[in-house]
Amino acid sequence: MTARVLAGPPAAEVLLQDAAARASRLPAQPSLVIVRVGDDPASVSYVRGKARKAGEVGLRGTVHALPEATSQADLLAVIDSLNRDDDVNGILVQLPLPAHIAEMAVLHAIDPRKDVDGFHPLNVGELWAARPALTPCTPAGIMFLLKHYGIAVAGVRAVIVGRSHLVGRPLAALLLNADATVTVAHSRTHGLPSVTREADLLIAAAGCPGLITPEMVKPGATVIDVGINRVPGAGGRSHLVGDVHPDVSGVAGALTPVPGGVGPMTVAQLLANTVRAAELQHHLRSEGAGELVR
Ligand SMILES: NC(=O)C1=CN([C@@H]2O[C@H](COP(=O)(O)OP(=O)(O)OC[C@H]3O[C@@H](n4cnc5c(N)ncnc54)[C@H](OP(=O)(O)O)[C@@H]3O)[C@@H](O)[C@H]2O)C=CC1
Ligand SMILES: Nc1nc(=O)c2c([nH]1)NC[C@@H]1CN(c3ccc(C(=O)N[C@@H](CCC(=O)O)C(=O)O)cc3)C=[N+]21
Repeated sequence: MTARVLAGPPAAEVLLQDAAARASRLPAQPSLVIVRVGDDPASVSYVRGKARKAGEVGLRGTVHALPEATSQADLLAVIDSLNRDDDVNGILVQLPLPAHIAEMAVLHAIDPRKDVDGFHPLNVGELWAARPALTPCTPAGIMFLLKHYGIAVAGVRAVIVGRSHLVGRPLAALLLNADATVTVAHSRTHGLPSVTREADLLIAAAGCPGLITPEMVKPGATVIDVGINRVPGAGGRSHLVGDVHPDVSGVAGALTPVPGGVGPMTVAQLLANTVRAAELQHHLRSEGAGELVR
């Protein structure tokens, strides 16, 4: 058996077209500002990709690049001015931040109505309470991908490997809200293979190349590979691999590729979240955590 390939781009396209149509109905062009601190090459490349995609679907995407040595106070001042700027609908601070900046202090400073990453505690709390909120892009993008390919979530056993604030935790909330039976595994989990083998829906978000091997997968399961790992390849060139070993395609029923799987969904969802944030700010939509503040 060879697993069905769940390609990201066709599903992302549906999400992007919907975002573009909604953007065109707004009184002003939705605007996203991505704040980047330092020059980590992966961050530079992701941020550029996100801003370019924004332009393609009729959003204004701006990159606010700050030097590595920027102080926490200066970064907070930038966020404060973006919070106050009515022309800015969405704010994303690219992670990771340099070690001298407290990530939580920064994420808490973003106006929850502009928090297109869904990392502010207000949005996190609303998500876990199963109320409308701005929702982290990778998990929300995965839910859209599953829906697009007609993969059932209600009632199934879902196992997530990884418990980060970026991916594992919010995905657990979304799957639970969609009536899956959810297990979250991590680096301290005893007997990981016996846990993952229970999964009808297995999500690998650990950042470990090839972690998920065929004997860890229930035959016919859907496997979502979130991992983006740059590894050295032949001829001194590096390439991207996921957390799922390629041989898993012989056991799984369906599998997302890397690249071209979850990554494009993340970018599309970011733009959809920006349009949603703009709708909230223009009072065209009443539901969403942002309505609870101020
Ligand atoms: N495709 C996309 O759009 C995106 C891809 N990514 C990629 O997804 C991966 C995960 O990202 P992120 O969540 O930010 O990573 P983090 O490093 O923040 O979290 C990794 C999680 O995986 C767990 N883990 C690590 N090693 C193992 C192991 N051997 N067995 C079981 N669990 C393990 C960790 O456990 P513990 O908590 O115990 O340390 C932790 O909970 C990365 O490769 C990242 O590049 C991230 C965001 C978006
Ligand atoms: N505040 C914040 N929000 C994030 O959502 C966030 C972040 N910080 N920091 C880093 C991670 C990582 N991330 C990715 C997004 C898109 C691709 C993506 O488009 N990947 C392409 C390949 C890109 C390439 O070739 O390099 C693909 O998988 O096909 C990957 C990774 C978002 N993250």
